[in-house]
Amino acid sequence: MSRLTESPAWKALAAHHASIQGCHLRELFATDPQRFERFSLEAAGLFIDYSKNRITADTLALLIQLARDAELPRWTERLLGGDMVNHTEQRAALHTALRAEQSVYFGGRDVLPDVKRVLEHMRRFSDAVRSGNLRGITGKPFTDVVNIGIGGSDLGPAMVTEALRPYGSPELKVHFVSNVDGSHLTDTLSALNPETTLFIVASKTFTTQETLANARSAREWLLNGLRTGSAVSRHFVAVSTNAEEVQRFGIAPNNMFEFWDWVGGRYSLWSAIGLPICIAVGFENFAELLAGARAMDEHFAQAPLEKNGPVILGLLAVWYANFFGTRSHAVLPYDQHLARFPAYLQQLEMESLGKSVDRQGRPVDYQTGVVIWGEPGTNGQHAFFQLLHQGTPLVTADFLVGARAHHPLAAHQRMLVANCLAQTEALMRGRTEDEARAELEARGLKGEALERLLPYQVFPGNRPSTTIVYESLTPRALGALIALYEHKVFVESVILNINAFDQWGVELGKQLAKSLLPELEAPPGGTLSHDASTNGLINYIRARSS
Ligand SMILES: O=P(O)(O)OC[C@H]1O[C@H](O)[C@H](O)[C@@H](O)[C@@H]1O
Repeated sequence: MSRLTESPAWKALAAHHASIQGCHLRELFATDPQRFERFSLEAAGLFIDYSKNRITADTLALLIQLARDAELPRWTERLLGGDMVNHTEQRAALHTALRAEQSVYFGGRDVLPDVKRVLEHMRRFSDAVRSGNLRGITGKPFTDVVNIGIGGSDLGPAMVTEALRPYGSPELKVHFVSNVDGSHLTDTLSALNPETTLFIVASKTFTTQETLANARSAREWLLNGLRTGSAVSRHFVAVSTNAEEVQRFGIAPNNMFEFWDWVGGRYSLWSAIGLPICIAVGFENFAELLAGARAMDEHFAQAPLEKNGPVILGLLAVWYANFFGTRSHAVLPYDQHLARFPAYLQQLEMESLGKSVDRQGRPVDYQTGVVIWGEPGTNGQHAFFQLLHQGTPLVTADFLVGARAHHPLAAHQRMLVANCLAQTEALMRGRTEDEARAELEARGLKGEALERLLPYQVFPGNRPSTTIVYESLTPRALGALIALYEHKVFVESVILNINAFDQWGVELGKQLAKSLLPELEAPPGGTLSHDASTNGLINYIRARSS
């Protein structure tokens, strides 16, 4: 048994769970008229209603005790203070310094001047691209920007650029190419003109196979189109921590935007990795995004645990995965502009919490990260909500919705909000047999016909959800929303005693892909070094690939 599962707070939670397991959310609402006020909070301009969760005041008190036992406040100070919280890579995780206004020290050195210097570089560059002052080699202003990157060097900026589309300009389109599948690059470039296209090669390490392959092919496309070697220096910039590799690729140091080892890939959209965001929506809006995240950082650092958004969301995640046995969590933005938010959160949460060894190197005896998935509402309602309402697994869900939209179709926004709230209510209340019977009777059914249909019309309800409301999806609200989830993940990692900032699990597949590539390229007939299945597949594909 681990210290966590042996702890009095954990055991008390297990006993408490047994005592409230049979309790329905309907009853909890019926017996406590203050439930909504008690279990909702405001955090950096976001409103979080977590009253439709299977908790009581006792649950919360026990979960808070768990957080105190794990010394969450001390860990938060360590995180924000630049301590080496990523112990397996000997690194800090200082993404909060990227949006800070006050000095942050790392290794005895204030990192703020470096952060501000790069932000200034981003401001100057993005202003010049947007105004048309910076032009391609033939003198034409840029009309298209292609960000080439993958994982954290793609998902964050791609998600934010889409989320802030109303702040973009139609004259300048920003595209994202991540997949090594050549169709991603080919399809993107097919409509573009090399004279007016700017490439950003974004890679923290600048050694990622997919990104370098795409960058090389993009360079070839540019050179074929413009027929002058010097075009690369006018049409390519890089964002990386690895100046040497950037130069080796042929991008000059003055075309490189720097960031640092203490920024994790999946936490990097606030750094120069955010350059495509600056170009798409302007530096002022990027600064607003940072300000929203900073407000959430302050909330996280200062709000009491009981009223702390990231703490509450993190504790709920631990509660469900460990005591209710949930294995997946749906993120359901009722906001088309947040279509990529679930994909972004998949990396943030699943790379951070997909661990089964604790900080001391021992296997864990509890659940860590769950599967994160989701699609925008209302589309999801017509696809997978059936399982949420009547399926066998218990799936928890976050519903995200804005009070106001950017578009002028106010009636649509009301319909969207009505659907969002109706779903959370339906999940919570369900429909009892009596209610279902009454409804069928009202539809004119009776006797055997009614009885036959009845079991299918019953909804168990008691399915938990949290609703997060923002006034409208401004850069500031979005910054706060992203930082809310960043800190939620950190809270979980502290309770679960795992490192949220490494990702060794990604390595094995990468290594094997490198060793497999020459075998795929070799002529058929040579010996293969893998298991029978992999060898068989290589042979099958090799025989059909040319
Ligand atoms: O930015 P790069 O160094 O190219 O890395 C891109 C991605 O590579 C790996 O797959 C890591 O697991 C991710 O965390 C990272 O975001």
